[in-house]
Amino acid sequence: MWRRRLAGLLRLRGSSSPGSLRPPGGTRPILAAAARCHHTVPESLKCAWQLHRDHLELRYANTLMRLDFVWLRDHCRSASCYNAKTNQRSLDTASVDLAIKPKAVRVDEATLFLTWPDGHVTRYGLEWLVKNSYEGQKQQVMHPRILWNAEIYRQAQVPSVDCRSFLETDAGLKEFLQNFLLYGIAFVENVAPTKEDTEIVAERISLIRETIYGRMWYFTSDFSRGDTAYTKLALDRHTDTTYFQEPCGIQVFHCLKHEGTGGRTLLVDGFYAAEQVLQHAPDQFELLTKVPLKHEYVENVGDCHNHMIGIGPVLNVYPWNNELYLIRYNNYDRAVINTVPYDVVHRWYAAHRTLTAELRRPENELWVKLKPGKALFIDNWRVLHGREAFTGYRQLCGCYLTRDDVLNTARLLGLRA
Ligand SMILES: C[N+](C)(C)CCCC[C@H](N)C(=O)O
Ligand SMILES: O=C(O)CCC(=O)C(=O)O
Ligand SMILES: [Fe+2]
Repeated sequence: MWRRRLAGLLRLRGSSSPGSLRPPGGTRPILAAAARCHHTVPESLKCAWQLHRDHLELRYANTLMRLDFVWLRDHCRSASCYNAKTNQRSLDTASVDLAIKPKAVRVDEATLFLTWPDGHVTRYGLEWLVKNSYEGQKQQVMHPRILWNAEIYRQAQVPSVDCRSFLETDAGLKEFLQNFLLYGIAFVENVAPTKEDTEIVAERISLIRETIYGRMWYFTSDFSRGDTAYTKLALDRHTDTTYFQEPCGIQVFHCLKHEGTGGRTLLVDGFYAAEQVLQHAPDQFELLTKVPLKHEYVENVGDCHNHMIGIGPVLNVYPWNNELYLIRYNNYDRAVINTVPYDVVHRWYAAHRTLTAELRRPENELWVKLKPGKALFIDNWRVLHGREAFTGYRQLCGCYLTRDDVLNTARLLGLRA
């Protein structure tokens, strides 16, 4: 296979234009190491390259990369093109000739050297290219996660983090964030049951996202707002603020008081359910990623007048690796569907039904009773929440957090987020 590849490369190279495009050393550089029988470089760390009419083909560390010439010029890390102090590009990309082509190419064990027509030299570490090329990215997940049903989550015995260690130590914070990133939910224990203490806990990992519900919200079943959340009724699984163009990233819940029965919280890993759809009905999964929908919040109660509209598909994936990053699922707040024709609508309803069936499997439901002192953080882009109907007086406080800032905190602690 490798040999055939080599033959192919040589043939291609033979037909590429002469002279300056040929790297110094004549016919040698295609597969410097492999051409010899004995070598010390492991097979996977040999580098082979070929200059094509419109791109550079490079094989290194089991990755075959196709690199566009403008891309190669644009990402130059030389001092005149890139400011390493600010990690910002200084090169004006618009000044690069779209037909640019390197006039010389050379590779040593660890580095690719490109000389451009104006004499400028660009160097790339081969490892850097593997990590940063499209082909390298494609092999990686952006966000490592453990998808769960109730059994998997219980078996994992994910510990709650104690409030003091969470607030006062990096280790406590890191442990909490690691759990949160992997499972999409995490608990902090022994929080004083007040709104103020909940706010301090929330601010440890992010910025509070102020919304139409306020900064820190605090609610009982008084219907002070025009939404079912402010009643004693059961709420089926859903994600919140689907009617924002960017739904809130994280939801914090802290139950400050409950004198009565019921009111347990339901948690369902939306990505686990979506993954089942992908496995068993890939066409339906795809439809759920493609059909744009509106969600809407219309409120006219007391002094509260709001009209929010958010647009996007139920399942949102990165197009280059099909990895899920956001589920919008709220059957209460889903608006009139007027973004697709009737036949697509019908197939969409079928796909939505398949997803709903997965989300409703009893084995996927994690039920918890929130108690004063135990703050729950939910990844609102992944994990759905719901609530059992309740009786008596119940007070819940919490807030939404900006997602970017949670991930920022996690990355600063060395986590992959
Ligand atoms: C009470 N709290 C502010 C947390 C939520 C209110 C939002 C409820 C809305 N139906 C939604 O799902 O977005
Ligand atoms: O009352 C609850 O436990 C949660 C209600 C809810 O879904 C929400 O506030 O977003
Ligand atoms: Fe909710």
